[in-house]
This record gives sequence, structure tokens and C-alpha cells, in this order.
Amino acid sequence: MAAPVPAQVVPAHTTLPLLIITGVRAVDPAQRLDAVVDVVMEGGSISRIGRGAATQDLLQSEQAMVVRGDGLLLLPAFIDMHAHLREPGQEYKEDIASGLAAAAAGGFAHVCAMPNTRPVNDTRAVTEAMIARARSVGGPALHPIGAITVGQRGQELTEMADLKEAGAVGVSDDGRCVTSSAVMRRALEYASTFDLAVIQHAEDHALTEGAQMHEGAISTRLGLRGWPRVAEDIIVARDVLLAEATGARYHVAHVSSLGAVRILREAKSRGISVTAEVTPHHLTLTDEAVIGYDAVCKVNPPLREQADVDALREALADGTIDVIATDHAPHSSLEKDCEFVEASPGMLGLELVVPVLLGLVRAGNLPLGRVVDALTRAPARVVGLDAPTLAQGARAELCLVDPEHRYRLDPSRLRSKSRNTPLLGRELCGQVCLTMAGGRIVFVDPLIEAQRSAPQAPGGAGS
Ligand SMILES: NC(=O)N[C@@H](CC(=O)O)C(=O)O
Ligand SMILES: [Zn+2]
Repeated sequence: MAAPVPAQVVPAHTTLPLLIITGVRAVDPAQRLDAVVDVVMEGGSISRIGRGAATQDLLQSEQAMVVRGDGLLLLPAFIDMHAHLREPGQEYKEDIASGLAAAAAGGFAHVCAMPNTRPVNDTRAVTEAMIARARSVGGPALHPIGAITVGQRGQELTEMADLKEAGAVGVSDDGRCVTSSAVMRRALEYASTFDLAVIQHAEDHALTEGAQMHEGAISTRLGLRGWPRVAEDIIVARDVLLAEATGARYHVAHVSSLGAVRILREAKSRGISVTAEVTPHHLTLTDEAVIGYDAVCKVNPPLREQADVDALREALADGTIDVIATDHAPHSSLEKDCEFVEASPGMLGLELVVPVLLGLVRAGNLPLGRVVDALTRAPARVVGLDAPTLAQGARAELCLVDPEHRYRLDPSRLRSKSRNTPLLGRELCGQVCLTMAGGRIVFVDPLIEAQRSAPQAPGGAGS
């Protein structure tokens, strides 16, 4: 049955008329799905999913491209609600094209771009320019996040109505904290009239002046100025009170401390409208990584202690932390191959999410379904996007992953323009083989393509 329908014409990149993935383990928390199925995509949408969905007729169709899914995982494509793509203004670190290429290679169909660009994205013009640039590039969709305050200077609110109309999906002064309680209160009130999430970079700057890393035994030993946990906790506590007082939606970026987790848990139990995100690096690394003064491990907020890592994992597992976001923060060798105290904070994230998080799943720290939810439905709710899903009829936005593929991370593999990750040269396990966004293929791993594109049925290799 089910003869192939004529392919719809979809602009840019590739939409295969008939793409079939057979016998793949599909995990989609939106449908409570975790089963081995066939998935049939026609004209960029999922037309059939289930056991035996790939009928002989379909498999033998002239147009069919068949991928054997045995041993692979099929997931809804991810949304990153926190990435720094550096365009406009710092294209030597990253630009929208390289950032979106990195996102596609990482399994993402949607990327939210933080506004700490040059100029700051605090106007309709910058928001529109970023979206236009991303459309011309193709690939994953870009959703700008506008600034909360003009120039991210923490004083005067931006024209949020304009930003929203231009396509911004949230507001943040990320990189800087909105430290004034009065400004934060007005920001929450104003943003809530447009249903924009206010995303806080929680750092009491008065407590972090000159800070290089987490404040603790290791910072003392290394003689580096520390950023104490309480600098994060104070802001989260204050903002929770402001969210309660205003009834507005509040989101904490890159939570790193066990104190912030405790405050968030209590706030949620009292029904306050707060959400939070954690990065893969804060889920896996501690301040011990800084011991060799390697600037690649300098990041804001800083890598903390094992007790914080444990609290973050637990919070993500129980839903106190909603979202996994990369905080992809590319920097060139100019900002990183220098004295630790001179280096800029930040590390890459987009291309490393799958191996890092599968490591946690494999070690029994987090269930796979929760990880997928935190990369899809949870961020979709915060920024108001439709979450990718593997449901029948849905536009194909998915990623195919080889969870057992082992490799050493070679810098030449990275699509990002920058190289600032402590994982370079490390052995990783887990590789994205294929990403689809907006119904189109936006990434195919060349190695895996060669291994897997052999047609299964006569006349099967459509192109
Ligand atoms: N995370 C970082 O260490 N750096 C970010 C800013 C930020 O997210 O605070 C950057 O833009 O480089
Ligand atoms: Zn930040």
C-alpha cells in the first residue's frame, strides 16, 4: 500500500521525496515513545512511523532512499535556547553560517542566539538582520533573543514590542546580569505583556569582580580570584521574589550552584513561574579541570564542585531544572591561548551535546527520555516554539544518532570557527549521523553516509 506521493518542493538544502529509516530505536517523550520502528518521510514530513511502516512497496519505490537504523537512535531534533553566534561583530570567532553548521552537526533544528553581539541586539534592525542572514544560509532555524536593556547596560529597557514583532523569542542581557532590582522588576512586568521570557545571567557583579573561577579550595591553591556560589544564589533568590511579585515568567540561564538549585526547587513548589537551564559542561566538569591553568576551562558561571554537579544532575532528573542549553561560546585563539587571567570565558557546546549527554545516560545518571525532553519540549515551552516531534504528520525535524560510534575529537571535525573545548583530543562516544530541520536534511556525517547509504532494495538509492 501507500504509494509514494509526489515530492513537495522545499527550498534550499535537500528534501528527499522518500526517505525511509528502518528498524531504528525511536525515542520521543512527547508521544511516550521508546520502541524500534520504521520511519517513512515523504516530502519532508513523517508520513508513517511504527513497526512495519516501511512496506515492501515503499522500500522498492524508485525514489526511496533507505537508511538502515539498526543500532541507531532516532530523536526529535534539538532546540538550543542559549548560543552565542557572534554575528554581527565578531565573525572571526563564529558567524551565523558556521554557528548554524555546528548546530546542524550537533543535532539541532532550532538555535536561539544571545544578544551580546557587536552591536548588541537591542533593536528590531539587528533582530531582523540576523533572521534574514540565517534564512539565506539555510539549515537550522535561528531565533534571536533580544537584550533586556539598551546596550546591555542594565539601565533603560529595550523596545520589547519591536523585538518581539521582529522575531525575538525572549530577552536577556546574557554575559551581564541585570543587577538593579528596579530595572529587573520593570523588565519582568514589561516582558510579560508580550509573553517574552526574561532570561537572567545570575551574577552579582559586586561579588565577582576580577573572578577567574569558582571560589573554593582550588582557587585558593591556584591563587586565582574566585566567583563564590552566593553571587549566583543572591540574584536567583531576588529574581524569584520579583517573579512572584509580578507574576511574570522568569528563566535562569546556565545554573551552576547547588544553592540556586535549592532556591528554584522551593520556588517551583510554591507555584512561581520560574524555569531554568543547565549546560552540558556544568553537568560533567568541576573546578579541578582548571588546575593546569588551561584557559579553555574558563567559563561563566565557573565550573564548580562535585556537590554542585550532583545537585544539577538531580535537579535535571526531577524537573527542577527544565532545560539543557549549550551556552555555546566560541572564542578564537587570541582570547584563549593566553594567560588564564587575560582569557575570555566560554566554551563550545553545539557539536558536543550528544556524546557528552549520552555519557551521562550510559553511566546511569539520567534517563534518555528526560535528556531528550530537556533538549526539545522544555526549551520550546520557554521560548514559545513548536517542539520537534516524531509524530505521524509532523514536519521532519529529527536527528539520527550512532550511540556506539567511538572517535577521538579532532579539531578538523568541528564546524565551528573556534576550537575552545576541553574535549579536543579526547575519546568520545556517540555521533550524530543525520539531522533534519524544517523537513530538510541539514547535516549528514560523511563517514556514516558512506557506510550506510547502500541501497537496501533494488532501485533504492534515490538522490
Ligand atoms: N558563558 C561564557 O563564559 N561566556 C559567554 C557569555 C555568557 O553566557 O555569560 C560569552 O558570550 O562568551
Ligand atoms: Zn551568561
